[in-house]
Order: sequence, then structure tokens, then C-alpha cells
Amino acid sequence: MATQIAGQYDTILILDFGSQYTHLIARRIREFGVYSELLACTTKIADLSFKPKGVILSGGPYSVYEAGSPHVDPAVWDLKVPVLGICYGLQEICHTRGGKVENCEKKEFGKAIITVQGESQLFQGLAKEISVWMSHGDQVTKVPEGFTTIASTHTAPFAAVEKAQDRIYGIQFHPEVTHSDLGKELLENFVVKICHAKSSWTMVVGAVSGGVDSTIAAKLMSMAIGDRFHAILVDNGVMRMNECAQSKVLLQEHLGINLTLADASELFLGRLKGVTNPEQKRKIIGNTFIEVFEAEAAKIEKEQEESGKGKIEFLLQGTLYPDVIESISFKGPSATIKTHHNVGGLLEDMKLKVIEPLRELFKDEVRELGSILKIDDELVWRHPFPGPGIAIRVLGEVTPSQVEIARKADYIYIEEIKKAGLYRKISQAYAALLPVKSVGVMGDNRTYEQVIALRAVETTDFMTADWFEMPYALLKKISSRIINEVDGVNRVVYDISSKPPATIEWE
Ligand SMILES: Nc1ncnc2c1ncn2[C@@H]1O[C@H](COP(=O)(O)OP(=O)(O)OP(=O)(O)O)[C@@H](O)[C@H]1O
Ligand SMILES: O=c1[nH]c(=O)c2[nH+]cn([C@@H]3O[C@H](COP(=O)(O)O)[C@@H](O)[C@H]3O)c2[nH]1
Ligand SMILES: NC(=O)CC[C@H](N)C(=O)O
Ligand SMILES: [Mg+2]
Repeated sequence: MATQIAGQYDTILILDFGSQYTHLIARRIREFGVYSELLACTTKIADLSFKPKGVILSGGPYSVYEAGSPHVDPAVWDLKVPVLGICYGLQEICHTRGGKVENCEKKEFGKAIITVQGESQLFQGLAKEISVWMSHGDQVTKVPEGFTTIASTHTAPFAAVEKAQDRIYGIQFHPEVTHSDLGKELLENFVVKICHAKSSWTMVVGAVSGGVDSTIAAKLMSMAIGDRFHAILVDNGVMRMNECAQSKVLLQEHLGINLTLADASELFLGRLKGVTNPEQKRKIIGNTFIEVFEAEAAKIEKEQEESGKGKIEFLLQGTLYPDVIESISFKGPSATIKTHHNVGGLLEDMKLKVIEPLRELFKDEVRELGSILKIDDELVWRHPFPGPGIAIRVLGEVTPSQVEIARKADYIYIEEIKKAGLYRKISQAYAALLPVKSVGVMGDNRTYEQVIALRAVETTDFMTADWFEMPYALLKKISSRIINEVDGVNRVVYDISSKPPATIEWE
């Protein structure tokens, strides 16, 4: 059965006569971006759900002249599309069209040198002498009428033949194996120049935050499609200390993911000016995020299209199973998933198809997957970080200086938790900056400064949570470091509210 994809893109039909290498033909064709469909040699052309742009007949262990050997459906010739026979395929073409194939004395296994004759399109731009890989005991001894020889070896006079006007080609060697020099180029000549099959390459983009889910999803995608996946990290100005720079190094250098870092911090912070309502902050960040992401994706598409990588057709998302459950239980079917997440709005706007490789997994399973993929423990065990970032941890107006205070306090807090060996025991911890000032005394002087609230919770699903019993000695150390090292703070408090009734984030 052909897949549904075959009808959507230009497709090369590969009919498999049982060669050891047939799948390599498909592999090579994919390398230059054309879709191919591999079906059994017994396939009836009338049963095809698509019209191929060209047909390749593979090699096979049989001898065409033997009783019971497989033969191509003669309807293949009525398609009037180019046909390339490889080894058994060549022999089949010659045998069924009035030529002759016989067992030969001088068998060819392994390396052979072909000498190219004439100006066949099949060999266009290739060398005149090519080292190729052979594996046959039969050979063509007479070509059918209208066919001409386009390459031969010492022992095989008909190493390659063609009937150019009907676009039928046959070769005795195996261009699909890497031991054949210029094999890929020959197949490309057939598929692109002779069949005019267009590339089916499309691109996938993904918003990657440097968080656990999106990073692991991105790693999987880049393992699957390499540089046709492009990750975009948006610097929204409310990320944690050094987060963007570190995520860039991790994603690009360590994980080898194609990444664009879009610095839009000024845009975000500009729009957040004067805003104190938590929901409004989220909306502004969500909308700005979509705007920046789309603009970046459009830029990437333009650049990539020029280099032949095709249009962006898919959007990668790090959706986990709990996200699906949550959305089903209160929003209906999965199509509306994540409208409460900051990439949700992209779906309708960009008309991209969504790929969600982690959709069936829980967080702990995603972490296990991350370990299997050898992603740094540091990242795999990272606490979740909300899309709106520090903006919902700076209560009241979000200004660059307020973000800076929250950022520094948070950094110290997390650093001390890690030093104490408690980071993995805690599900999520962060420092929030409160918009109230309190009186203090520092170096005999009166101070009137802000308050940092430390939050740490234990939870598995983040739906309910209990506050973490932080050791007093550690709290003491953290409090003293924050007050001494972070300008603008003279008081630290510890949040002892569970969820419910409080939420994990303060806004
Ligand atoms: N600054 C950002 N740049 C690009 N994409 C982002 C950014 N912030 C959030 N996203 C996108 O929003 C999604 C939802 O964020 P969420 O915090 O739930 O997941 P995460 O960051 O991948 O993982 P974690 O739960 O570990 O934080 C992310 O998977 C990512 O696709
Ligand atoms: O990607 C996100 N975008 C958001 O807008 C958002 N709001 C909260 N969170 C995270 O969700 C978990 C539960 O948080 P709450 O108890 O505060 O609702 C906690 O892990 C929060 O950090 C968010 N994540
Ligand atoms: N590799 C092949 O396709 C071999 C074809 C045929 N059985 C031969 O030996 O010549
Ligand atoms: Mg996150």
C-alpha cells in the first residue's frame, strides 16, 4: 500500500525485485529531497493511488529468463514516465522488450570501471570513466530495438543502455551503494533532470525556550531532519540570569541544533511599561511573542527557500501529556490545547501543522528521555520556567531595573539551593520581587527598600503543590547573601502557602 504522502508530492516509484540494496535507492533519493515510495515488484499499476513522476526497477536475486521470476506490470510503459532499471531492472527491461539476457561466463562482483559513451542525460556532468559496484551473474547480450549503449565495462558491453525518446534507462551497476562513485549524482540526474521531480522538502520551526520540554523536543527533531529544523529562542527581556546566552551555547554547540536567538528584550520591556495587571502582562508577552516568532520564522523561510530547503510547513511543540489532559478536561478536544500557553496563538495564525513528539509523556518520562539522549543533567533536571518569565515574578510594574533585582536574587537563591544539594528535591523554586517597601537599617543608616519573597514547592504535576521545608540554616545564608549582594532589597521572606489556595507563581 502506498502512503498518503505519495499523492501530495512528486513521487518516484521504486519497484522492489528483492535486491539487498533497494532501500538504499530510497535513501539516496531522499538525500536530495525528493519523495519516493518503495513497493513490491508485483504491484499493479492500476492499483496505484498516485501517478509517479518516474519509476525505478530495482535489482533482485532472480534471473529474468527463469520460469517463475518476477516481472513488472506491463502497464508501467503506459504511464509514459521515465523508467530506470538497475541490474535485474535493466535485465527486465531488455528481456521484456525484445532484447536478450543470458547467464554469462565472466561474472562481475564488486568494483568495475565503466566507460561512458555518447551524451546521455543520465551521465550528464559526470566523468567519462567511473568506478562502480557490480553484483551480477547474468548479463544483457542483446539490447531491444531502439536502445543504444551509453556505458560498458571490459566484460559487460551493455553496462548502461537507454532509449532516450521514451526516457527508458537501464544500468547494470548499483548507483545506490556508496562504493559506486557518482552514484548519487546519477540518480539525481534521473530523478531531477529526467523525471523533473520536485523537492518535497519542507522545514520545521520550533520555539525553544531552553526549558526541558522544548529542548528535548528540539533535539529529537534535529536528530530526525537535521538542519531542516530551525529553532527560535526569543529573548523577551524577562529570562533568568545569563539564560539566553547559556541556552544558545547548549542548543547550538552542545546539541547541534540550528538556532536563531531573537533579541526582542527592548520591544517586550517597552510594551510592559506602566502595566501592573498580571493578566495584561501575560497577554502583552504572549502577543509580542507571537509577533516576534512569526517575523523570525518568515526571515528564516526566505533564507532557506533560496537555498532550496523549502517552505516551513510544521511547528514543533513540546506539549506534554498533562497539557493535553488539562485542555481536554476544560476546553474540549485537543485542537485547542495550550491556548493558555504562549505559543498557542501561533497555530491558527501561522496555519502550520503541529508536531508534538512528547505528547504522550509525563515530565519524569521526558526527563528520562533527555538522559537517554545524553542531554546534560543540568538541563534535564531544570525547574520549569513560565513563558512570561520574570515579568510575573516582579509584582507591579516591570521595569529593567526591577527585573535586574529579581534576576540577581533568583540567581543567588538557586545557586545556594544547588550547593546544598537540594535542587532536585525541590520541584520549582524562584525569587519574586514585591512592590512594597519596608524600613530597614544598614550600616547605621535607615533604608527603605523592597522585599524579596522566596518560593519553593514540591509537586509532581504542578496542579497541587506543598511548600518545601527549607532548612533554616540555608534560609539564613540565602537571606543574608541577597540582602548584602542585591541593591534595592533590605528584607527577605519565605512563602509558606500551599497550592491551593495559592498558586505556584505569584501572578
Ligand atoms: N523565550 C522563549 N523563546 C522561545 N520559545 C519559548 C520561550 N518561552 C516559552 N517558549 C515556548 O513556550 C513553550 C511553553 O513553555 P514551557 O515553560 O511550558 O515549556 P519549556 O520551557 O519547554 O519547558 P519547562 O517546563 O522546563 O520550562 C515552550 O515549550 C516553548 O516552545
Ligand atoms: O509556560 C508557562 N506559561 C505560563 O503562562 C505559566 N504560568 C504558570 N506557569 C507554570 O505552570 C506551573 C503552575 O503554575 P501556577 O500554580 O502558578 O498556575 C508552574 O510551574 C508555573 O511556573 C506557566 N508556564
Ligand atoms: N543484483 C542483481 O540485480 C542481480 C540480477 C541477476 N540475478 C544477476 O545475477 O545478474
Ligand atoms: Mg519554560
